Amino acid sequence: MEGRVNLFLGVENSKVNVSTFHGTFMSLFNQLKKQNPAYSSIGVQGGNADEGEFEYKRELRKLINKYNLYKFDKNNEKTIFERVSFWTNMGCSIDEMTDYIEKHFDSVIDDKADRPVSVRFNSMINELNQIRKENEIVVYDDFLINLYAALLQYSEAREFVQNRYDYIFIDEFQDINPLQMETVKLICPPTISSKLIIVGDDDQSIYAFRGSDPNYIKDFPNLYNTQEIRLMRNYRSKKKIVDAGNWVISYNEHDRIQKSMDAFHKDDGEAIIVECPDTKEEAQWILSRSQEIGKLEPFVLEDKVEPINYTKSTVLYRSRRQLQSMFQALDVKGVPYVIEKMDDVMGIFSIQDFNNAFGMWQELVTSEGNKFQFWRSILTNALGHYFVSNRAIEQWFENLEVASISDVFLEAYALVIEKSKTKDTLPLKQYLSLLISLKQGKPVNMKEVAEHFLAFPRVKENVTDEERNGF
Ligand SMILES: Nc1ncnc2c1ncn2[C@@H]1O[C@H](COP(=O)(O)OP(=O)(O)OP(=O)(O)O)[C@@H](O)[C@H]1O
Repeated sequence: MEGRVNLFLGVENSKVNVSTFHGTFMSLFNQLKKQNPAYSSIGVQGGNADEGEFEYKRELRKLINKYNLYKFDKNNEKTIFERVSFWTNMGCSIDEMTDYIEKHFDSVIDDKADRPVSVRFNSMINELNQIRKENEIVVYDDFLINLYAALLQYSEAREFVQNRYDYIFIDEFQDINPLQMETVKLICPPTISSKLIIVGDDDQSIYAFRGSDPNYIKDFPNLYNTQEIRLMRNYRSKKKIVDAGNWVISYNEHDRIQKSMDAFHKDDGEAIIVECPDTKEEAQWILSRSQEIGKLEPFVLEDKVEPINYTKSTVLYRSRRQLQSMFQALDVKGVPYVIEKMDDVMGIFSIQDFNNAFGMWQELVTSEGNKFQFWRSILTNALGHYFVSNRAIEQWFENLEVASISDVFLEAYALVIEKSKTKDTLPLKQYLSLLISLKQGKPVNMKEVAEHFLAFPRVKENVTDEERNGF
C-alpha cells in the first residue's frame, strides 16, 4: 500500500503514514507518552508483542491451573485466550466479561470448585494483568486498548490525535471491530467537519469471528454526515466471473447493502461453481478440468509433442493447507507443475517454525570465524520450543561459564529439565548432534533433523497432523 501511495504521488517517501490499526494506534500512543509521562501508567506497556504473546499464553496456562479453570478453557470451540481477545476487541471491560461468564457459564460448567467460574475468572484475569504489567508482557491487543483508554480518559490526548492528521483513510472498513470503531470515533468525532474517508464492502467481511462487524459500514451514514461514492465497476475479472460472484454474494445472510457489480471486461469466458465434499475431490475435479482444457491444444517443446498442455491452467488457492490434496493428485497422476514461491508451500517449508530454524542452520553452516552467536540463536530457538521463557534463556546465557560447545549443550539439557514441563531432552540432543555433524561438514539426513525439530513440544503443539503428514 505504501508503495502504491508513493507511486501515485510520484515521490519516494511521502508524508502519508500508511499502517495497520495496531501500528497506528501504537505509534499514536507512543507520541502521547512523549508529551506526558502520565500515560505511562495506562494498561500494560513495554516489551515485544511477538514474545509477549508467547509469554502471555504461558502465564495464562499457569493461572488456568491455579484457578482450576481447565474445564472452562476446554468448553466449546474457544479457549480462554481466544475468548478474552475476542471480548477485548468487542470493547468489553473485565467486569463485563465476568458478567457474561456468570450469565452463560456459571451454571453450565460443573468443576466441583467452591467459587463459580466467573469469580475465579475475574481473579485470574486481574492476576494475569498484574503479572503482565510487572513483567512487561505485552500482546497486540494492548496497542488498541492503551490508546483507547488514554483517549477516553484525557481530553488533551483527544485534542492531540484529532489534530494529528489532515485526513484519515480507512480501507477494508467492513473489518473494523467495536474497539477500533470506538477509538476511531475519539480520533475523528462525528462532526460536520470530519475528515474521515472510508472504503469497504460489507459483502467482503471475513473477520466476524474476531469481532469485526460489517454493520458499521452500513450504519456509517447514520453516524457521520457522509458523501457516498459507489464504485460498482469491477476491473479485475471478466464478466462471467463477476456475474458468478454477484450470484454467490447475493446469498450472504447478513443485512447487506443491496448491490451488484458490473464487469468492465465484457469478454465471455467461462465460470463454473462446483461444490466438493472435500479437498481430495476438489483436487480431482481441478485436475480433470485442466486435462480437458489442456487437450484442446497440445504442448510442443523442441519438436516433442505432449498431448495435454498443462501450461494452460493455473490454480489459485486460499490457504496452503488446501494445497496438500492438490499436490498429491498431481504427483499420483505424474502431472508436471510449477509453484510460485516454491519454498513457501512445499511440505515442511510451509511450517513457519521450521522455516525460521532452517534459516539459522544455514547461517551456522555458511558462517566463518566465531560461531557462538549462531549457536546461541539456534539454542534460544530450540529452548523456546521447549517452553523455556526468553527471560530464563537470556539469564542462562549471561551466567554461562563453560569451555566448549558440548558443555553448553549439557547445560542446555539441564536448563530444560529445570525449567520446562517436558523433561524429554532426547529430540534436542539428537537435533544438536546432527547440527554439529552438519557444521563439521559430515553428510546429514536433513529429514532426520526436521523430525527431531518437529518433536520439540511447542512445535508439536503448533503443527497440524496434515502438515506433519504432508512432510
Ligand atoms: N479505473 C481503472 N481502470 C483500469 N483498471 C483498474 C481501474 N481501477 C482499478 N483497476 C484494476 O482493477 C484491479 C482491482 O483494483 P483495486 O485493488 O483498486 O480494487 P479494490 O476495489 O480495492 O479491490 P478490493 O475490493 O479487493 O479491495 C487492479 O488490478 C487495478 O489495477
